Amino acid sequence: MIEAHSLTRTFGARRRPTVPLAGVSHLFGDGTLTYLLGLNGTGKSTLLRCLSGVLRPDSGTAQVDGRELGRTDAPARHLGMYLDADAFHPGHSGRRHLRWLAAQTGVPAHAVEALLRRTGLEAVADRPVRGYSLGMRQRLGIASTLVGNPRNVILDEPMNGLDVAGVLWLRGLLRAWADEGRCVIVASHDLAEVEATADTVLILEGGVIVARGTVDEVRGPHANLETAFLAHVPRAAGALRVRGAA
Ligand SMILES: Nc1ncnc2c1ncn2[C@@H]1O[C@H](COP(=O)(O)OP(=O)(O)OP(=O)(O)O)[C@@H](O)[C@H]1O
Repeated sequence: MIEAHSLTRTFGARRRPTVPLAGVSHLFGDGTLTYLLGLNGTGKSTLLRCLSGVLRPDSGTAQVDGRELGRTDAPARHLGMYLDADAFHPGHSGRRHLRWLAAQTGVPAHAVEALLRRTGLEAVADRPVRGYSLGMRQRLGIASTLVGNPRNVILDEPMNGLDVAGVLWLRGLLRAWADEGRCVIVASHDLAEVEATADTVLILEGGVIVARGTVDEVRGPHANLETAFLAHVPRAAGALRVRGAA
């Protein structure tokens, strides 16, 4: 369970700040696959980073399993996160990266072999990450979240770059995590994927959550999640008109 309470975060100059989070509160429940939607630059990554303890909010709190992550004795058992496809040492192999994480977490090195198998990275495990495709890096990032067998998982656009087999695999993995009782939070732009698989959907716009609920609740009277999104985020519909696409 992850709880955001009145999170605010501002970037930039005081006179003209960017305000991605202007008081965001939400309880991300156990056993729930929650997708976070919003236009580019809306604040999805900022929210995920605040929830993960990577970024300090200006005000408000984020608690994982009822406590600030930094105050838990074994953070990796509470939270697995994958926020950046470029967050690997380019000269390290996938196996070395995962073994390093395992050592940090007190997980035996042999567990890494199972993770490499589970994420389809065995064949490239000893190659430097600098030679990995985006999809391979995504798989390595997803493997990284699993090292501590955490109760909560946060992923920022993990489907980008995955091939068809990878998308199907990750879809099954996310579902399995939630069904096992984990709290799973994923930022995405893939509305069709979200519509087909989410338990809960949040739409972030203007620093706040403008829609939340099950797919049915967020879709409301609209034909699909795409038209619902355009209704919840008028700025998106306006941008379409400006570009002559609608
Ligand atoms: N470290 C930073 N310094 C300054 N501005 C930042 C920083 N991180 C994020 N921002 C700004 O905060 C806003 C929200 O960015 P964020 O990355 O959270 O958006 P996002 O919804 O994840 O976008 P995308 O869909 O493009 O990934 C943007 O205007 C971005 O430029």
